[in-house]
Amino acid sequence: MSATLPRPSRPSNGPPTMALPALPVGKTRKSTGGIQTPTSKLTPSTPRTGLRAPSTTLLPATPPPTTALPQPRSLSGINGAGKTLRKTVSINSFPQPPRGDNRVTSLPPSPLSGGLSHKSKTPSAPNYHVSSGTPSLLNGTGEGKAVARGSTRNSDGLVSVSSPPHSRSSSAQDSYSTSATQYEDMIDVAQQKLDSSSKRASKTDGKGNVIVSVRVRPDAPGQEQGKADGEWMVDGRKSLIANRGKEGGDYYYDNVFATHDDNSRVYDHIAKRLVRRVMEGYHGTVFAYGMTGTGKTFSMQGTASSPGVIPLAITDIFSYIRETPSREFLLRVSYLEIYNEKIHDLLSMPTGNAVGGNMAQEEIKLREDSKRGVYASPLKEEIVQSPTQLLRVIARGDQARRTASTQFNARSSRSHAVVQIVVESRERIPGNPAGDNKRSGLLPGGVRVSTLSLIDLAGSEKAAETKERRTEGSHINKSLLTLGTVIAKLSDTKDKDGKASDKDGKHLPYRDSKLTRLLQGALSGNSLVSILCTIQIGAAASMALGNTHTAETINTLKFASRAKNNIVSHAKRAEEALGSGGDGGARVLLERYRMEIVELRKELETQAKNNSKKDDEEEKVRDAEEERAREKEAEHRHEEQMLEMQLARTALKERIDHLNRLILSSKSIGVNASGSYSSLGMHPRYSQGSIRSSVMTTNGGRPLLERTSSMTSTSTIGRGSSGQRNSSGAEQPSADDEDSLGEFGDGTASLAAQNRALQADVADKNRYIQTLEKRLLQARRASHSRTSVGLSSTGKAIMVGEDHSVSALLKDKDAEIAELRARLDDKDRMLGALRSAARSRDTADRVESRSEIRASQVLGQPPNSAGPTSPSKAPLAKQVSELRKRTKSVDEMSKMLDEMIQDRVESGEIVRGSRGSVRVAPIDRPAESSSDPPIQLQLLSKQRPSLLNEANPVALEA
Ligand SMILES: Nc1ncnc2c1ncn2[C@@H]1O[C@H](COP(=O)(O)OP(=O)(O)OP(=O)(O)O)[C@@H](O)[C@H]1O
Repeated sequence: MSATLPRPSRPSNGPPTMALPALPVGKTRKSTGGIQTPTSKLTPSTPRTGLRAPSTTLLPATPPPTTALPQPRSLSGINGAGKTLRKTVSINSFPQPPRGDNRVTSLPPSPLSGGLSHKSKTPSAPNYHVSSGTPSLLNGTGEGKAVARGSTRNSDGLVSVSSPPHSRSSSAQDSYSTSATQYEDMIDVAQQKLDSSSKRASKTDGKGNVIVSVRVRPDAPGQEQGKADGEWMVDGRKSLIANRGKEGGDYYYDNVFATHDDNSRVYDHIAKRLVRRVMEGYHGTVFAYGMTGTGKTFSMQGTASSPGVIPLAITDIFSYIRETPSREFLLRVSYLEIYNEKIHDLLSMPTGNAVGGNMAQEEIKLREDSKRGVYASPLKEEIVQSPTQLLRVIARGDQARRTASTQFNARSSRSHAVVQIVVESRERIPGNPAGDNKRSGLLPGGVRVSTLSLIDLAGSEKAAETKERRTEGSHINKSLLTLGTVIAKLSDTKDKDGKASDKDGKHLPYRDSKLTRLLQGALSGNSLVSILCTIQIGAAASMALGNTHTAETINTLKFASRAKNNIVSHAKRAEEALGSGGDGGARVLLERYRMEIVELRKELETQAKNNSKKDDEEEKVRDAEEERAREKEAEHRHEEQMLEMQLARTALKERIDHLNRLILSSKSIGVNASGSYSSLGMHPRYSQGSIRSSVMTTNGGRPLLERTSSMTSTSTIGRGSSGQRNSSGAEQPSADDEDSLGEFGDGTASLAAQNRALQADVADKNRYIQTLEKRLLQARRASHSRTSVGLSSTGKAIMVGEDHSVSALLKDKDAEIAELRARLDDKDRMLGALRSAARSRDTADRVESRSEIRASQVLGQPPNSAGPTSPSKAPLAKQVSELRKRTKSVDEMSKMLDEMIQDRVESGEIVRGSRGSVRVAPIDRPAESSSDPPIQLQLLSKQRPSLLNEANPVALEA
């Protein structure tokens, strides 16, 4: 079984961590239905003496008090056609466990406690006795408590007695002292009282643990009554059923329930004590046996208004748990059926299976274990925590059980059904339910496991109509026959192996059917047993099958008698299993769950601790990540801003440079205020300066020549070399030295420097154009995702997206690029002009030197030698040639530049002032053209005289 135990899923079906939940406030069973208790029909006037021995009923002169079988009361669940409308019991309508009500119920005198020994007064008729005066666990006499009795007689001449004070109250405090020892002591005491010499007495030892009862089913309303009058006599008070027919006789049992006795009464007498014993640690078995349609299922399951043994047992189980706080319990339930000699698990089958339906299920086999006895495996067991849950599980199994219509029962059970409730319990220390270690909270006693088996057998049927019914019937009949045989052969004898054997020492045929094999433990004395045999002796049944039916009924009665006489139970309280060893092993779930709970709790605590730590760490990591992301974003933004600023600065510087170049160009060509060419323009220094795009500034009254222009602008884009050049000024002699060489040397070097400068400038421009183009591309891409792009320059911002559209920006940039290209063209032209000027000068120089050589040859002196004979002749000739050469070169350049300026003036790029000065046309850059250039021009015009004076005295002389 252990292998089949389902490990309950933790969240839903976990084991109870403490005592099982309290039941809802109990209602008394009275309130649950309109069924009248038998006491309502009591007829105290009927004298006790009116009860006759079965034989006397045959006397015609004396009308028996029970002249006819009691008329059936209006029974819920039976419709006009006599067909049942029930079998599916609504769990909600089951009664709640009552609380300590001393309800008066009719109770027949216990044949055991009362020491009844009925004897037939008719010698001819056989008498069947329930032959035990032994105190027992099930009749109360073995427990030192007498069942209070009333003496009220009911309408059937039966005696109603008040139920025992503990009836239905299930008070733990009122419970009997039922340790096995005490029980056995009691038996011993009782035994001493009995005739110990009697052989029979020894056999009856333990018979009190077996209760056999017979219940008579009423006819359905509307069925013809009365024909059976006189054939049968039922005396509930005497627990007697008498048949006056040929094979008749008197049958005495522990209980005989007449037609009007309801399920509640039946339960009270056949199962209530047994259920209690099971809760105390005994194994218990209740089964219903009888012909088809006689009320087995009705008695075991009941109806919504009249719950049967199973639901009432469940109610009492939970009442007991609630009232026993000193112990903790775990309940698990299984439900199987034996159909055509095969075992099916009703809890793992799809519901609503009709007979013969296709159901693929693992074959369930019966196994045997020295501790557990015979058990089915694999079988699903469900742990239940409330009566409702337990009833639901059983209702589910009922749905899956095979039923079919038979001649006597519209919904006949075609299988033997076994509900098994396993009760695990353990004592606990109050106030320390959880504890720290695995065994804390427990007393050393360990876990006690007991089993309650509630069995509804299939009904025997002789005349089946269909083949299927006949097959079923043959299996049913065979198993019932085996059961009868086993019971008939039961004795207290054991074979040499200690196994139960018949009187002749032969093995009992338990293995001949699944049913007997499953019941082996109960039948061989390990369990308390209660057998309910159902019969129908009314007119309807008798009329329908006549003698056959009577014979069947008599068979049932004989079976009941044999069971009572032969089954001997020495049931003892189950041993307590410790931990995972012994009988418990893996089967004792209570212990396993307890340990698991403790372990899980620890795990949970550790996890909770770890989780809080982890949470903290995760939060820190998250914070750090967020911080990093923020920083990255800020950095990115900063970079973008820097780039924009650089671009803006570049643009601005470029603009300044452009303007400066224009100004210097005008200076270099020597345009004076009156519009005529100034002699300044003749000085190579200024012509060079203009080409180099320099700005003249004063520093402490001393004129400085600084290179700023486009080289500076490129430095902002990150060119180190440009930056060096930019910061050079007077401090970087190399560039300036080179320049000064050109300015103050022979002019050739200066042109080369200019050339280089121009080339560098051109390179700068190209780079700048590339940068702008890149920027343009970026702007185009960004225009899709960004709503605005801001380009700021000093004092001026160009906004795209907000103030202007992107296209405006693009246009602007395009214009700027075009302008830059135009400038480049200018520069190229200038470069060309300068080169040609340099070439011309070189040519002139060569011609000059040749004429000089010739002149010196004519004079008889080496060229450039200052001989004493002609001290002033050579320098003079040189000066003259130089002057001529330079004048020519400057003239050419001036002319050329003048042409260029004229071009610009004509194209409208620059305007000529009234006094001959030039400035940038104010159309495109009004702000700039109105500020910077005039200032610079003014500066230049101021400097002109001094420059003129100190720079070129030769020119002045000339
Ligand atoms: N004591 C009773 N009072 C009222 N109705 C009863 C009683 N016993 C049985 N019946 C009715 O008789 C019909 C047959 O009963 P039930 O199904 O319990 O018989 P059964 O013995 O289980 O038959 P089977 O063996 O075929 O399953 C049902 O309609 C049931 O309601």
